[in-house]
Amino acid sequence: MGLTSAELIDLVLDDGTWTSWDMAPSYGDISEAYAADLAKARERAGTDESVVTGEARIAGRRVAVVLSEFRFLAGSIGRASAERLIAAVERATREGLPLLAGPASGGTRMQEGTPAFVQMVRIAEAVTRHKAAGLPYLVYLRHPTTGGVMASWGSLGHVTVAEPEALLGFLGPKVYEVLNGRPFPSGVQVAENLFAHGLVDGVAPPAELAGLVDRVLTILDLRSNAGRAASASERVETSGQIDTWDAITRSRRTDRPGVRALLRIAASDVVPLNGTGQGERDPGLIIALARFGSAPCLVLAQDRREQAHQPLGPEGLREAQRGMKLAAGLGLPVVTVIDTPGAALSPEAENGGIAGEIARTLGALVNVETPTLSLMLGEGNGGGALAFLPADRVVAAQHAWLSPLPPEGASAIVHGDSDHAAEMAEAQRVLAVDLQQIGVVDRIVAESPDAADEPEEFCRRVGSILEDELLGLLRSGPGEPTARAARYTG
Ligand SMILES: CC(C)(COP(=O)(O)OP(=O)(O)OC[C@H]1O[C@@H](n2cnc3c(N)ncnc32)[C@H](O)[C@@H]1OP(=O)(O)O)[C@@H](O)C(=O)NCCC(=O)NCCSC(=O)CC(=O)O
Repeated sequence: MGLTSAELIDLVLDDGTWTSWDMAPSYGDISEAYAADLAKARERAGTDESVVTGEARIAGRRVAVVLSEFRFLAGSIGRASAERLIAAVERATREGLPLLAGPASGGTRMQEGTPAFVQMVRIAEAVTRHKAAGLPYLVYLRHPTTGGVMASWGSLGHVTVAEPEALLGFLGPKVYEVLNGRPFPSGVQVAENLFAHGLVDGVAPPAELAGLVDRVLTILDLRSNAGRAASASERVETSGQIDTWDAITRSRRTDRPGVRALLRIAASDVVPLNGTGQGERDPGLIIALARFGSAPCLVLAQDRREQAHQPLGPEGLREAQRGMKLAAGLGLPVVTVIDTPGAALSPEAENGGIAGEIARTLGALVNVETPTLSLMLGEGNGGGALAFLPADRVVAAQHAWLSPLPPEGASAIVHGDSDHAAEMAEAQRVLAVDLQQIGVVDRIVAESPDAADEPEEFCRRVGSILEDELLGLLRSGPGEPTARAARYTG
């Protein structure tokens, strides 16, 4: 069994800051047997119900907290604990507090049955309303979390992290075995498997929670930084005339810095997220909360390194759509990073709806109600690249480019061979500087002479421009979808 609610409070929250919000539970007319169960549970758990709520500080910051106490009837939710939970969520919303949840539960309380079961509706509604107010809801799934708790407040987090090796699932394995006459397959309802399926953002022991919550909330606090002066960005002029094929060749260098290098070198902090939250993840897509200096954002980036093994698939595009919803919900600017040899061309990708996901991602990005910035970092082939482009501000590396398909493919269409790729690319005006001339790109980041030859300096230059642009975007707020689209006129 994992930590008790009291142990978790001691471990995670600032010393001496815990204040309970709990009122004595009331049960109305209940059976003697249930009353005896409750008395035994109180004695065993040392709490008066299966849910403990209150407020505290984490790294000095005021937060609301709702926790299960598994030792109290397996953390099961009856009407009194549901009432307590809902009251705490509503108070957190009213007081504008970030809400941290730490469930561990066997789900609906069997002693109460359906009247308790239907409380899931009110719980889900209260949590959804908290989130709709733009207030963070961060979930730590503790061992074990099952049933109607997993299917309500356990699965609604903006960010969700799980306890290592925790049993996490819908129907409890004991129940499954009795109902089906065979055990549930092992290795499925376990934290690490949920991570592998993009259902949780991370797996971390309780000792790391305070630091993690502080980092997430620090990024979110910076949303109000719009008034700050932007940092001075380094001025390096782009070097003269740029040859199209030379730029394309440079953009394909295997040692060219991609988003990983950018985040490592230029970001002040990065909190990686994971997956769609709906059973998929794509290693070619990096989704993370980050800050560049004093500018916060949610990064949705095509990772050139992973795409070398596995092209960006429909999963990655769905992950990007989750990221945009998350960013809009939290009022965080989105930074997309375009760096792709092209989206997956395979039977699996077709069956997964790759073309439809490109359309939906494109539509989501142009419509998302939060400031957006796209960064063309290297190659930009086809619809998979375009889906990450339409933003309030578009920044491009000097040798970045965007093309309807690989220049070799364009040559194949027109000439029946790939020999005319260079000439096709030039004629198709794929370069960042060409796109700047027609108003598709706003700002070029110089490479001197090539990002791969000066990765540290280049990444710092990009980072400082991102900070500058993001602070500007926080001041101006999100653009209108029509304005975002209008720059492609003509
Ligand atoms: C959560 C568990 C994996 C934990 O397993 P463990 O081996 O650690 O513990 P355990 O099974 O001995 O449980 C500890 C004690 O809590 C009791 N207990 C467990 N779940 C309970 C529940 N939901 N209501 C009331 N009591 C419950 C057990 O009977 C046991 O009592 P004692 O100590 O007296 O022996 C398991 O208890 C389990 O599978 N529970 C059922 C999960 C589930 O399928 N819930 C769906 C409910 S319907 C629902 O929630 C709605 C929905 O699904 O949408």
